[in-house]
Amino acid sequence: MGQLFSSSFAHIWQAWFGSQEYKIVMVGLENAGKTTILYRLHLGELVKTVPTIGSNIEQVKYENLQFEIWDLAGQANLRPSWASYYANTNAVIVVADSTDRARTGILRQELFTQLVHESLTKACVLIFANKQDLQGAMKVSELSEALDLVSLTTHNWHVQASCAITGEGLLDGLNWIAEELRRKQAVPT
Ligand SMILES: Nc1nc2c(ncn2[C@@H]2O[C@H](COP(=O)(O)OP(=O)(O)OP(=O)(O)O)[C@@H](O)[C@H]2O)c(=O)[nH]1
Ligand SMILES: [Mg+2]
Repeated sequence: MGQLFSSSFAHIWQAWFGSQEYKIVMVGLENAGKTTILYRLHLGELVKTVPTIGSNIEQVKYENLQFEIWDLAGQANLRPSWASYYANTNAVIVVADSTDRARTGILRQELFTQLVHESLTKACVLIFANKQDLQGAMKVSELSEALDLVSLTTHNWHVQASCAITGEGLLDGLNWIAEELRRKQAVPT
């Protein structure tokens, strides 16, 4: 009875105050804009970044959801460490530099390799087609094709155009993740 009461109370508390936290890992090749996105979302402003070594972690509140976002290092020699961050991940954000056509093959390979990790099997996948402000940036359709996303049938995914410099598209991306979490786990609105 006591346990039933406390679990009901926890549910009501969560419904009212949205205290539950969700873990997001953010990956992608170096220079894609991951750290810029993290601090745009966390601080609401543009920060000057240096290449990440290891990780940055910040809290981001979106509506009644609390996200813990892990921004991982994209350089090739640091990518093998990504898997050590995957435990209990609810959503993956993949950041693509939409001007970097030459390396979409590498990004596709990384994406498909990472998603077979057992800790990511239930995660939804948001892909930011970042740097849309730059001339010649691939649009969502071109990037989706280059990444062969039609073959990605194991996860729910969505591609969102973004510009981390202005913040455009970032909240739309978080909104998609929030909707996915609510749909899957009946998170209260
Ligand atoms: N024009 C433009 N530049 C961007 C955008 N997003 C990030 N940048 C720039 O791209 C460069 C790299 O950004 P970072 O956020 O450090 O990239 P990262 O993905 O964290 O790179 P690693 O830490 O090495 O994995 C910086 O000079 C950013 O200002 C964008 O949407 N448009
Ligand atoms: Mg970084």
